[in-house]
Amino acid sequence: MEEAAMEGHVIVPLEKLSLELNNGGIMLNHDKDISALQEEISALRSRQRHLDHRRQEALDKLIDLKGSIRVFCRVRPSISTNNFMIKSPVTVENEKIVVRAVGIKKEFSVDRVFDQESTQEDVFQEVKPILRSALDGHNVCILAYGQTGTGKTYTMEGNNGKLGIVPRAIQELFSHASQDSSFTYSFSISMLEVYMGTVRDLLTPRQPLFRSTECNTSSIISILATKSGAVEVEGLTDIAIQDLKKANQWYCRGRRARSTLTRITIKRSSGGATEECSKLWLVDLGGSERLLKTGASGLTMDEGKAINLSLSALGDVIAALRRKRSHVPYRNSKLTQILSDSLGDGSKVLMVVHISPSDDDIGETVCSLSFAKRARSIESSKELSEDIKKLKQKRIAELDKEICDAEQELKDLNEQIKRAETSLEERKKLSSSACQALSDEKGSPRSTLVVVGHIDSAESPQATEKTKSRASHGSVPHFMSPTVCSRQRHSSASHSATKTMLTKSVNRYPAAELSVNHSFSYSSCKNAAKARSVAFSSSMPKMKCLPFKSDQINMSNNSIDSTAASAPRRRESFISRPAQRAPLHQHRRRMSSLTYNERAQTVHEAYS
Ligand SMILES: Nc1ncnc2c1ncn2[C@@H]1O[C@H](COP(=O)(O)OP(=O)(O)OP(=O)(O)O)[C@@H](O)[C@H]1O
Repeated sequence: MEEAAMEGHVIVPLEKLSLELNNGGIMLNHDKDISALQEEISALRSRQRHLDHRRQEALDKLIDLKGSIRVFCRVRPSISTNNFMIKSPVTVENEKIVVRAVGIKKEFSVDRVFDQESTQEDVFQEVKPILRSALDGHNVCILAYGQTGTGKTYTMEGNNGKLGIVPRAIQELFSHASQDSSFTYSFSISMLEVYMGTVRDLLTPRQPLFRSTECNTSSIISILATKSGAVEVEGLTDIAIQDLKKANQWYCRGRRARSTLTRITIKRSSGGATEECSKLWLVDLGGSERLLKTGASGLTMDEGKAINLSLSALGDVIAALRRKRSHVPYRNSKLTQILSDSLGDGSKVLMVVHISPSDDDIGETVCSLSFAKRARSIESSKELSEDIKKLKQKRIAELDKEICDAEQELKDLNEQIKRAETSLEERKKLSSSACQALSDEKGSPRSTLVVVGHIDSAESPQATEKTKSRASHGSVPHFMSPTVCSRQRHSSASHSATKTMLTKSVNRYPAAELSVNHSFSYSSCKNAAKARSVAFSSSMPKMKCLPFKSDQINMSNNSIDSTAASAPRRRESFISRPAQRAPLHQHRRRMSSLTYNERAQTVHEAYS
């Protein structure tokens, strides 16, 4: 090998590549690996689709069992410093809210209660499954309801680094999209406010901050219902959000209004399948307090009336949906019109009713809890027996586990797919860089790729005799002697320069590997392959080369006999005489047009 290197050749030991006869040529094993990897990826993807379908079914069952309209209640911590010793009239007992006033005790049931100690994370954990539903293609609506100052904005937006539902939801969407390799997701954001019966676009450029009846005409938009029942808010700015940072920037920009409706449109597609589109509405409703109590007048009074009107329309719609009424009064307010395709059939609704623990707010607290009771009146009026409740809980736990297991398995599958895809990419790059290098070689008269096979002495008697005698005489065969050309070049080039050049040459074949104990001999001189050398060409769709030796070709399975690798071998370098060399293209054409037997015979003759 050293000798060959001194001669201007680089012998690259290529240990792992196996060659196979294929369509009259030899296929590098990379091609074989590529198709095996592609098959593996497609099998993993199919398993992923199947599993994701099962997970979705389990999630739908779970949400149906829990109720597609769910009502939670969150109690704000006491913020008064004076009455910390005074017992709050609001307590949480057995997942029920109990309100006590002089001589009165009222109990309210909801789907989940968050007491004063509950954290933003506790709330978000309950919200997560419904977000998954939005990613699966369902329209989802999460609403924060309650008296002013009870924590609606805190729950939805958060403050002081304690992120609320909206920023966490956005984060969750992007995180899921980056992990789920079976679908491609895209998100866009719109934000609006329903103010005094008109819809205002909160993301219009240079939208002024106003709270008067004057309205920027560009922000007055209309609501249209499409034939399919989908709702379009005509002219509403919809911004594509590519990443979490951009999403948060737009959200921060739009959340200037007191009651904000944030819409995130989710589009997902897989392969050639049609794109699915769903909406996630995150709504911070206006304060629900009674106007008489606030003593409002003038514009504030009008604003309050408008808010109350839309909240009562929302209550009517939710109650009608809960009772499965044939008529749902969506048209009674702009708010319910906008949300109509995200409150009804196939949608998931979550309402978080906020209450104050303060004695002063007891009247408003009872009103808010009555609203919650009305929204879930079907279930609260139909008390389930203990046995049924237990069965329901058991089924919910089973479905939870099923979803959890499927998600874990999907995560593992995703990892496997990513690994396989990385390998595939590497193999493809390898193949194309080898092809490119070979193509360069073909185009350059000064550099010809010569692949030298190891001649197995046991398999080639003639060759054995020749090599034995050469070895015993310590001389090289005539065709291995340097030509005049190469001698001139070598005398003029320094050894270090040659080394640099060779290093570069090797780098151009970063992972070229040959098995069956073959090696590449890369020659930079004009001399090229002799007939018995194996020439590669990248101009063919698959890398093809001529066979090595007739007796190395296993005629029964059309592959090079790789068992020869275990036999003792010697390595030879060849520099062919230009006069004896057939041009590569002629050589290839002639050989590839022969049958295997003829090819084998030709090679055999070349050696003899
Ligand atoms: N669960 C909570 N934990 C800690 N602080 C809270 C919580 N809920 C509300 N607060 C605090 O109470 C105050 C009022 O909350 P917030 O502004 O969210 O009420 P709101 O219902 O949105 O009022 P408005 O109707 O005026 O928008 C804020 O200072 C907020 O940080």
